[in-house]
Amino acid sequence: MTVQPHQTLASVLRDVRAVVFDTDGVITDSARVHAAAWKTAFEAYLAEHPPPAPEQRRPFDVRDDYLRYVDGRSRFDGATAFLAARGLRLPPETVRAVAEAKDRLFSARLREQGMDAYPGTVRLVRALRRAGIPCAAASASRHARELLDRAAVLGLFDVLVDGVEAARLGLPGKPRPDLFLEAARRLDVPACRAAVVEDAVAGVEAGRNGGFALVVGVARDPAPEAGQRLLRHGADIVVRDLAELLA
Ligand SMILES: O=P(O)(O)OC[C@H]1O[C@@H](O)[C@H](O)[C@@H](O)[C@@H]1O
Repeated sequence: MTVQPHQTLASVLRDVRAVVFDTDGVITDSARVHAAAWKTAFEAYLAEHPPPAPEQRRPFDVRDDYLRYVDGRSRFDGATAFLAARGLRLPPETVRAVAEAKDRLFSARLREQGMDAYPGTVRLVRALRRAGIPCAAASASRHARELLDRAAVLGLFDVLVDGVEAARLGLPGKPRPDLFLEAARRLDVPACRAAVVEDAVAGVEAGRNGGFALVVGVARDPAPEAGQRLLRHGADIVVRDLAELLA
């Protein structure tokens, strides 16, 4: 029997006409690079301007603090959310300076280390394309195009809506759904016929808020709580790796 290309997709994707993928942590292995750069930048700020309570000076947790406050949000929004969580309501110039310090670190690490795409994601995107289902990459990051390019997967996506585009169009960040809705619009598929794939809490919330047909959460962290959190915030299903969506 000849296996038809569309048979390689799991049944959960059967009725979907387009898929919008978040970039950091879903397509490219860049979430940990962001998290490490944020850690250095936040901890440098906390060391230079120590707040009074020990709880406020706690080191940045690259898992918990990153997922809760920074992941999926724009550079400025993520910095604001983490600092506010430590009780620090700072002038925008100060938040921006911390965010810029993080960006310098991130850019340097990207140049030094390069970037890889997750093989499971690449397999799924190729299977979707063979089945005639267009794919978009969406990201709050202004570096998304460079990340996809360095990982040699930019050409797999029909559309990219990144942080540069979001700023140009004045799109509000996740958990608002505008970034994903713009990607679906450019693919000419309504949200109710499209899927969103996300690893961030704010991202699955954005997928849910946008009325997407399916929100797939990606929890690479094996701790059950990581997957449960995505389900609580709007994911319909959670996988550890996107190759699980191949039959
Ligand atoms: O600073 P950039 O590259 O524009 O990225 C902004 C944010 O983009 C998101 O995709 C990442 O999850 C965050 O970690 C990051 O801070």
